[in-house]
Amino acid sequence: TRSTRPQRLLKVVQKHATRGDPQSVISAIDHFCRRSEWAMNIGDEKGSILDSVVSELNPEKVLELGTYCGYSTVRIARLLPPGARLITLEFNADYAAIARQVIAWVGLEDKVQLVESASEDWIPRMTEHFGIETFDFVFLDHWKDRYLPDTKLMEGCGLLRKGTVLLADNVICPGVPDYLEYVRNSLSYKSCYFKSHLEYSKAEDGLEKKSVFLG
Ligand SMILES: Cc1cc(C(=O)N2CCN(C)CC2)sc1-c1cc(O)c2nc[nH]c(=O)c2c1
Ligand SMILES: [Mg+2]
Repeated sequence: TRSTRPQRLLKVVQKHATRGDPQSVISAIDHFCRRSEWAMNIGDEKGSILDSVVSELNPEKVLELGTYCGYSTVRIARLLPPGARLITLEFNADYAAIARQVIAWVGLEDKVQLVESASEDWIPRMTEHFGIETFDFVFLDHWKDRYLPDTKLMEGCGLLRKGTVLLADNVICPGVPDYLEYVRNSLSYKSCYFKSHLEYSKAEDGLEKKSVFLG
């Protein structure tokens, strides 16, 4: 039967990227998605904004909601200091299987833990299972209808501290109006919008960054 898009992305990585070289994986995927087949990786333009947020923050404990094929997982993990940890949650078993192989290809397994689960099932288990009290950085890139409930769930589980930074992809396309309304109006968040474009496309999209105040 015909291969899936994630399988085709993995093949591109194994054919054109160098083992242990995260930048070559990023470049191989971006080249393929721009030239051959669109895929919902954050991409190079929004990815550079993600890089700058991570580099400035230098987080020790990172949570990524939505792994897909591991493109942003690799983008983030390659910038983390030694000893830092990235936990990434992926609901789709096919995506998770591909992402594990991409993460192994770049040799970032010691920094990254991928959990195949619905976000709402594992957010309440972070402390007892991973010993993580609070996260320094959360990247939301899973499903537009889960951004707001999962943010409230993280708050409720005490996983967000003063200064935790949340960065959300796709706030324009596909769009997360309820989430934007909540964080832009809530007194416990200071937020800013990074205008950009949908990956490998001319359509507008952007990232919303918020530093948690709590209050
Ligand atoms: C699947 C999809 C289709 C989009 C679109 O407008 N398209 C028109 C333009 N053509 C070119 C592409 C397709 S945007 C998008 C998308 C993009 C992300 O970054 C996502 N991130 C996380 N979770 C998602 O469900 C997610 C969906
Ligand atoms: Mg996205």
